Amino acid sequence: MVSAYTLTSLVEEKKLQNRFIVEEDERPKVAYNQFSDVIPVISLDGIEDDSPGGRREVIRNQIGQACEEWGLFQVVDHGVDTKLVHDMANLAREFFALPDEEKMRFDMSGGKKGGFIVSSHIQNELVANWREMVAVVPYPIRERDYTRWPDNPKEWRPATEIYSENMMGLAEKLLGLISEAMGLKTDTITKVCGEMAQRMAINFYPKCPEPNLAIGLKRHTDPGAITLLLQDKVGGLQATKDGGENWITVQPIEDAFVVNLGDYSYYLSNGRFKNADHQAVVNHEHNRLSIATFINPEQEAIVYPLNIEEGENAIIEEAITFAEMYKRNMFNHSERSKLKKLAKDQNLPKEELEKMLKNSGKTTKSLKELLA
Ligand SMILES: O=C(O)CCC(=O)C(=O)O
Ligand SMILES: [Fe+2]
Repeated sequence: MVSAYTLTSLVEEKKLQNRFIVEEDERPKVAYNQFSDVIPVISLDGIEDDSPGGRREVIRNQIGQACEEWGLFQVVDHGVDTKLVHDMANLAREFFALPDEEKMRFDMSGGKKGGFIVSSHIQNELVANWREMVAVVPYPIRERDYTRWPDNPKEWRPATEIYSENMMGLAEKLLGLISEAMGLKTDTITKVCGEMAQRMAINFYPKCPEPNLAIGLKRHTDPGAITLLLQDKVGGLQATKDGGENWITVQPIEDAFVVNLGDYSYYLSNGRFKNADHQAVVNHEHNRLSIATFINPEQEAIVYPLNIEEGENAIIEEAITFAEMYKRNMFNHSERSKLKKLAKDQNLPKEELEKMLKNSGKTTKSLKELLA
């Protein structure tokens, strides 16, 4: 029987359902397994010792450069126990292999915080992502809510808790390095973040009948400070640094974490460090698992450049809170998709649409106002 709820049950179908067919310009341009090695792989071995060629060299020449060019790098020798990482991934796979009814016990649709969902937590999206996911919010600890945090397989929840704690530790190390790469003190970024928050998206992308028409997770930037992404060896994470014209597929490296800079870090660095522009594509041969751990500042943290070089202007007009930044970005994203759909329905010339898209990114004006 075909279920209406999960993707796993659609895998056997020959044709992709309409709700997953993305606009032509959003379809994959590069294969999921055509790997590129342009994203630097950085070893954290010995990074805590301040030997002359050591920490400073890595920060300036490797981390700083990667952040300026892509907002993206991979780390190895990061000190996180590989057994823990493997257990975490295997337990996640076991969860996604459960029957629909069992996964749906944790259903988070309807705007709930945390749980299982197909596509994304964003409501009223125009096209669905070819993805199942479980979202959990491990930090702040006092806000932990276990209502829809899966307890099947039963070892998964405790494993996630330990994994999450390890991610917090690694994030702190990395934020120290990134802070220094910005020319600041080691603890400046963690200090301005306030009480650190963490959200985890455990993403499962089943084999897709027509992967060239679909997207696993559409193009976006992550909102927070950094994301630590664990991916299996299948491949599918792609990045662009020219607004989606050209894409590269990140080479999967066993036991490495992909480190993504988010919007918050982009603003803190006054745009010197990029917020990685990325997406996930799917394929017909393999299921794929990725675990994204988002490290976010507290809701009230201030979004504003930490230092502005002489002769430069701040890339953000006024200091706002992280909560406000998130709200504005979400608003812009959804307005932009609506605008694109409208342009298509009304056969608007491409140049006209581009002009409108450009403007829509700069304001929080609604679609109606823009069109008026
Ligand atoms: O699955 C991936 O490779 C990317 C996941 C991602 O970007 C996210 O969850 O924000
Ligand atoms: Fe992401």
